Amino acid sequence: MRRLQLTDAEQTEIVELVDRFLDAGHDWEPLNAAEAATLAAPRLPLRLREFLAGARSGESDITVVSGVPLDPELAATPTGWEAAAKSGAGRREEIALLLCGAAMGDPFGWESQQEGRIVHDICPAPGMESSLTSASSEKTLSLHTEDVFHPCRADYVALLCLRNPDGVGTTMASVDAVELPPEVRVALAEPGFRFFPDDSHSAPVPGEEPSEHPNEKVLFGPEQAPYLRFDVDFMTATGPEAAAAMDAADELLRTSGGRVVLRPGDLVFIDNYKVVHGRDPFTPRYDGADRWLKRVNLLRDVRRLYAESRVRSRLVPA
Ligand SMILES: O=C(O)CCC(=O)C(=O)O
Ligand SMILES: [Fe+2]
Repeated sequence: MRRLQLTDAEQTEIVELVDRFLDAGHDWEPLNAAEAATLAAPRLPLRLREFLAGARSGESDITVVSGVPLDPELAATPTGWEAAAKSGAGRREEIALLLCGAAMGDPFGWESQQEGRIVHDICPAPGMESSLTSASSEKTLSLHTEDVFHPCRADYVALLCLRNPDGVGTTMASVDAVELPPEVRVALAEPGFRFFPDDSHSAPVPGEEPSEHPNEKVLFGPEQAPYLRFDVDFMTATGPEAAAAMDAADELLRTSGGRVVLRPGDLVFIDNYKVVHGRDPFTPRYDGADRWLKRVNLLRDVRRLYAESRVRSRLVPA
C-alpha cells in the first residue's frame, strides 16, 4: 500500500482548482465533466501528480491519498444514490474525485448502473440493507472484483470518503499477498469459470445472456505476478477442480486480506486487476450522518472501452 498525506498548502490548491472548475461553467453533469477533468488534472499539486504517476507505473495495489479537501458545509448524507442524484449533494467532492481520478486514469461509467452516472454515491439505502450491492449495510459485502463479468471492468476503483462515523472497514485482499498452493494456482489459470453481472446492474448489459458467458480464467496475465478476477457471489466453476480452487482461493483471500478504514478526505485507488475489495457490515442511521463515499471507475485508457463497445462513449452500453 502506498499513502500520501496532502499538506495544508496542497489542500488549498485543490480547493482553488475545484473553484476554478466550477467558475469555468462546465456542464456539471459529471459525465460531461470527465473530459474537462482530464484537461484540468495537470494543475493538481505536483507532489500529488508524481505520487499518482508512481503508483500507476509501479502498479501499486492499494493507493491512498489523505486530506482531500471536503466542503465544510457538506450536505447531509442522502438516503441512497437516487436522492443524491436528485439533490446534487457533494458536488465539490465529485469534482475533487474526478480531478484526482483523471490523474490516475480515464473516468467511465455504465448505462446499467446508477442510471449512467459516472460518479456514484455509496451510502446505505432503506430496503437495501441486505442486498449484494454497495447500498447495503447490515450484510457483509464479500470480497469482489468490481464488475467482474465484463472485459471493460475498471483498472482502478477510486473511493473518496465523505463520512464514516463508525469507522466501518473496507476489506481488501491483494493477489500479490496471497499464497496460493501450486495446484490451486494452476486451476485458477485455466478457463474453468463463468462471471455474471452483479445486482447493481439494473438493465441487461452485454454478456448477460447465459450463452454469452464464455469460460474464463481467474488468474491471467503475467505468470510471475498474475492479475485476478474473482467474486464468489457472481461466478461459477465449470468443474470439480475449478470449484475446489475457487473455494480455496475464497478462503485464502479472506484470511490473507485486511481492511482500510477510510476517514473523511481519504481517497483510495484500488487496483481492480490485483485487489478484491468488500465491506464490513454496519447499522445504518438514516439521519443524515451515515457513512458516505463517492466512487468513480477508471480505465488506464478509455479506448479499451471504445474498441470493445464500438461506440465512442464513456458509458458501457446497456
Ligand atoms: O463501501 C465500501 O467501502 C466499498 C463498497 C464497494 O464495494 C464499492 O463501492 O465498489
Ligand atoms: Fe465494489
